[in-house]
Amino acid sequence: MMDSKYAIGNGQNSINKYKIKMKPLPVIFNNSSGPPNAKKIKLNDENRNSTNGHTNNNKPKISIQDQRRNLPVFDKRNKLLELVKRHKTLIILGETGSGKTTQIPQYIHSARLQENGKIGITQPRRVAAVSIATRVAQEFGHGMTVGDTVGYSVRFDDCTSNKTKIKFMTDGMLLREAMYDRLLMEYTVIILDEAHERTIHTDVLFGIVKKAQKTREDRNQTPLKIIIMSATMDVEHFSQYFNNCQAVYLEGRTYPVNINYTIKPHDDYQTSCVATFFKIHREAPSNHDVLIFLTGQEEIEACAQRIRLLAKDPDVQGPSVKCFTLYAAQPSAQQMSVFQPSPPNTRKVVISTNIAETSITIPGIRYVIDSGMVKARTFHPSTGLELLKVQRISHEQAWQRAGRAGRDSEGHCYRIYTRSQFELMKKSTVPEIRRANLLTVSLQLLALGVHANYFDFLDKPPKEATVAAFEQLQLLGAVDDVNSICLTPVGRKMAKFPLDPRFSKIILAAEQYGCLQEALTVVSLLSTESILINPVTKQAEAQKVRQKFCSAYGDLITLLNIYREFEAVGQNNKRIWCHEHFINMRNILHAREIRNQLEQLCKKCDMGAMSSCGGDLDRLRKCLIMGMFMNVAELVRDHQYITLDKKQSVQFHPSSCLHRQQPHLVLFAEVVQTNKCYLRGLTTIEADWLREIVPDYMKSHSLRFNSS
Ligand SMILES: Nc1ncnc2c1ncn2[C@@H]1O[C@H](COP(=O)(O)OP(=O)(O)OP(=O)(O)O)[C@@H](O)[C@H]1O
Repeated sequence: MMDSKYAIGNGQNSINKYKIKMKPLPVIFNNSSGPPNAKKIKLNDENRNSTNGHTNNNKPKISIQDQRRNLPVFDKRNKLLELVKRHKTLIILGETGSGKTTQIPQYIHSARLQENGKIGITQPRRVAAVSIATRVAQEFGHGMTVGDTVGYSVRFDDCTSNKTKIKFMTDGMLLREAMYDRLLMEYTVIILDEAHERTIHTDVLFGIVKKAQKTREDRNQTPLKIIIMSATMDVEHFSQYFNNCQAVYLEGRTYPVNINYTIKPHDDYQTSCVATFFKIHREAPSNHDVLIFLTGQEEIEACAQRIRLLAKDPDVQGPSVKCFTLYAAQPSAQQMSVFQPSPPNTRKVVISTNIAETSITIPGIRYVIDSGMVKARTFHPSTGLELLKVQRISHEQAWQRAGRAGRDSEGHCYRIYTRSQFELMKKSTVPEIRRANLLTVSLQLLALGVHANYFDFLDKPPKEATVAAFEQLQLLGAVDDVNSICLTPVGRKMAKFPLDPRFSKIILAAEQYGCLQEALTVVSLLSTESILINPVTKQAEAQKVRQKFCSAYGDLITLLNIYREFEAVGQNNKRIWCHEHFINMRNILHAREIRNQLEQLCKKCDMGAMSSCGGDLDRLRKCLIMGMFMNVAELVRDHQYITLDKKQSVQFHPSSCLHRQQPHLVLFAEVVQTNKCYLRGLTTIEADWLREIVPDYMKSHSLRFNSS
């Protein structure tokens, strides 16, 4: 039945010499071998000799059901189902693209192993949950649409019905569900997919589902099956945590991916990505699409603009180019547009952050260009700052990125780094729980009745990060003291909002300050990607036309002014108004959607009337202090500020509308680190307000200059 020994899989990729010559920036690549194989227990094919799930790379278009049958997991379906039946917890490893995510939930469903419950499958990201649910609904056939048997649930968007049996969701959503039902009784099978990503939510979910399974067993309630899946994970570590549970390796590869490294290091990885794209563009057939991994919105938009411009150059050979961007804070509809097939004789290029790194299949992608970089958020308890920093990816991430090619045919991955640079990268990414601010998760755990110090984590978070989180929760009034295992009534309300607790506190405080409408607007705008468009070539024009919205009170009030004006413009004129004012219409509409949902939550929390402060913006600025008083910076000398909380030296970000001014005190929404620490999302405040609103905090955090 099952091989008991550990086997080395066959993940090597074919080796062909491939060189890129490109002027003026030549990026030259070397070929290399594929990923190292983790220790895995092998599950053999039932009735096929091929090690590749596919038989023909140049096949004509085949039906969706044939595509399913050709996947490597297909042959192992019966053995797999037997294992799922036999074990209450199972770890499943299988190569990227082998069919774990799309097929296994369907196998379980058709064998009715979920009985009267649901199958819940978590994904670290919204785009994956939505796109996979759409694909699986399509695979079900019979005109099934998402929301019937197959549905999804992501923050601010629930597409399920009482018919839904297979529910894809973000890990954050399952965690929110656990707050209402700790035993997750709705589900009989929970699949935690992409376990190697180790997002903070997945790490917490490991503990939640383990506890729910045990409690249900102790109480003789309907059992809960847990399945952990990934292509690249530390099986032993996970197995030990889940009481030495069974692990299985689904042998069988998808299409090969040729890996190419640069011969020399390339510091300007953005330019190298563009150069590599045009090299591919010149030579590859037009239906071979390209996926480029970069680090963040600005970089991605700049790269997209360069590609769009260069593609129009009459000297550039190749088909026409359709360029898509993909990053976390885009509205769902915009994200989903990358899944559309490109028109004939057009090459699709998708430029994405690491949100396209795991789980998803973008049809048509044959080439991946991997910059080797990622923007990661790291919290430093000693400085109290959470910094976004561009850094090198890990081996696991590099293999996942390569795995986005070779999903519907053979693929190629161009790594914009050398083989030796690759060797120096970390094997795996540090779990988010070990580097993140634990404020939100500590609040969520308390809502589940557990103190973060006593939670059964797969890897414990650093002690100082938990201490910092509880100090902040106490300052926000969510707990009475740092050892509390229960929330105050305010804390319980804060936990109901799917937001950073500081933002939830602002919304709750808005009732008292009579500015709920404005607080909801500001928090919604902070919860989506920037609504401002600043094209490289038209920056001055954009700033000039938006000048009328600029407020001496800072960026958040400026955003509020823009939103108010947007709402005042007639429905038919909104698009043109956005265009004229360099406002991203999709993002502002997304903010409006979030705002509506938050308004519903306020009603559920019996928060009373939707008060407005009108022109009295002091009320709103005071209200912002209620949630953000730990984010105060004070002017020390010429344009130099220090944070009040941990005395860090900081400056205003050049994009801030206050960056030429020097108010005494500001609240900031975010810190970005490049060569210096920059503050973004500023609001001016008065010293007296701080003393009046947070007197206890101000006793231990005195201002250098006491003027107001
Ligand atoms: N949206 C889609 N359009 C076309 N084909 C798809 C789509 N989604 C999945 N597929 C096909 O199904 C295969 C299996 O995808 P699936 O996501 O189940 O693999 P996986 O093993 O979970 O991969 P990973 O470890 O990368 O998440 C893909 O390789 C691709 O051939």
